[in-house]
Amino acid sequence: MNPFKLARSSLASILCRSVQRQTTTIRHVSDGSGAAGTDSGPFFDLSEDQRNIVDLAEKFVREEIIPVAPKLDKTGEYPMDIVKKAWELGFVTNAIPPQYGGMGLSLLDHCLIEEKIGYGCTGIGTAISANALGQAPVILFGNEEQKKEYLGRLTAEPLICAYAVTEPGTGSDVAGVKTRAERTPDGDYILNGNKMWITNAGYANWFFVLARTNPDPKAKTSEAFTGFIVERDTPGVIIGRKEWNMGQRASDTRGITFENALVPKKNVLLKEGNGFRIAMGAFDLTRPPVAAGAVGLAQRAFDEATAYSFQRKTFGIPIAAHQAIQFILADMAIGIETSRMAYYRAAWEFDQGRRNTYWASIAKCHAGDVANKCATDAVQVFGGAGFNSEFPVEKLMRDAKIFQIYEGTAQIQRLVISREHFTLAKQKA
Ligand SMILES: CCCCCCCC(=O)SCCNC(=O)CCNC(=O)[C@H](O)C(C)(C)COP(=O)(O)OP(=O)(O)OC[C@H]1O[C@@H](n2cnc3c(N)ncnc32)[C@H](O)[C@@H]1OP(=O)(O)O
Repeated sequence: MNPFKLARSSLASILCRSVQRQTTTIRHVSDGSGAAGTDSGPFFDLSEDQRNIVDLAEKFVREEIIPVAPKLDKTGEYPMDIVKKAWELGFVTNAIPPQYGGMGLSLLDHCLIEEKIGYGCTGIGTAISANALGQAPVILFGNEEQKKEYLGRLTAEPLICAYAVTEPGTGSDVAGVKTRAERTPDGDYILNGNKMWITNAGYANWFFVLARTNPDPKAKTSEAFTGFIVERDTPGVIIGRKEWNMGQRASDTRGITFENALVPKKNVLLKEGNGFRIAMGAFDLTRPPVAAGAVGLAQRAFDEATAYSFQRKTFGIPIAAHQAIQFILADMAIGIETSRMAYYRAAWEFDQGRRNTYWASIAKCHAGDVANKCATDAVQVFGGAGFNSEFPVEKLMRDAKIFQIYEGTAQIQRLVISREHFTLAKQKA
């Protein structure tokens, strides 16, 4: 039997026990089963189920990702076999509710897996995890029929989906999206326009697409756009070439052109005009796992730098004995521990059913910055060897950069945080 099929059933049994426990009692500090306390306030132990999930992810990363990551970084080959194995384990369908065949994990559980995958390789990680971004609009805003069809498809077999919002001239300013959707007399829509930097575009079976449906430039942003599910094989959907990026090269980034692509009205999410809210709302579910992936990369940089500091000698002693190196490592530790706490909080807020926009941006912003600092510092600890591609940290530095760009730049996160802060401050005043 395929060992990953076995593993998947073991993940399912982990979840089964978890669901049983959660239906009988809210996780309490006293029984040692919760990731975050209830009556007694915060605590930071993982439950037994969560430790099992983490062990499973760690094993997968150690056996399947770490050995091939340097090669895929060089070739840019899409890791379809690994994505399929991740799917077998349930790692690609974490967030999909069980009634549509998914794992139905809490967001915190999902993040714990993402951190481990990020430790192995964030390029392969993005190929796996960008699925969660494509799925999020349907999970959060899809109707029953859409969920059954499009989430069900992803759980029935290892198919990929993608989130197509960004355009050649529109990255941070989503309200600037130019792709337009015009309604036909039958109520269906004709899509025209160009998307750019779409992760997994070359392999997706379907896309979440944001398009402008109200041509009036004065229309309110919250009413001017519509979210669609677009099938890959729709005539007029043209997928561009794979882009060769600085890092995360095993992931797949492409442009998409829509030329009179007909989208049936049943594939409108919520209703016409709700697209901006859907596109933004998805990030509440996906920025915490992106933060977790960044923490995984930072932890890897830390571990590589620590190991090297024991081995490498200068002035007759291991460099770990020099305070200059100790302080670099201490700063890395501070960043990693605080960004891990930040994604725990962001995910936990979501799992409590509360709006977590503020926390998700804090986590994503901090973890992205920390990943970059840690990767750069790891190169510094390695010195000349760190600058060389035969050693592991040069790749980490290239892979880290996109964490300050995708799913909202570091500046956009600060914008979101300050806006959320002012909204709350005004409510309190
Ligand atoms: C593993 C990882 C794989 C990752 C793959 C990579 C994929 C990607 O990178 S995806 C693309 C990432 N892009 C981004 O993150 C875009 C960043 N930009 C943004 O988030 C927005 O454009 C942002 C925040 C700047 C919006 O600013 P702005 O244009 O000023 O809009 P804003 O005024 O805030 O909101 C417009 C309306 O939407 C509403 N709105 C905004 N956010 C939300 C929300 N979260 N929920 C509901 N409504 C919302 C507002 O209330 C407002 O309503 P109204 O029009 O009635 O006043």
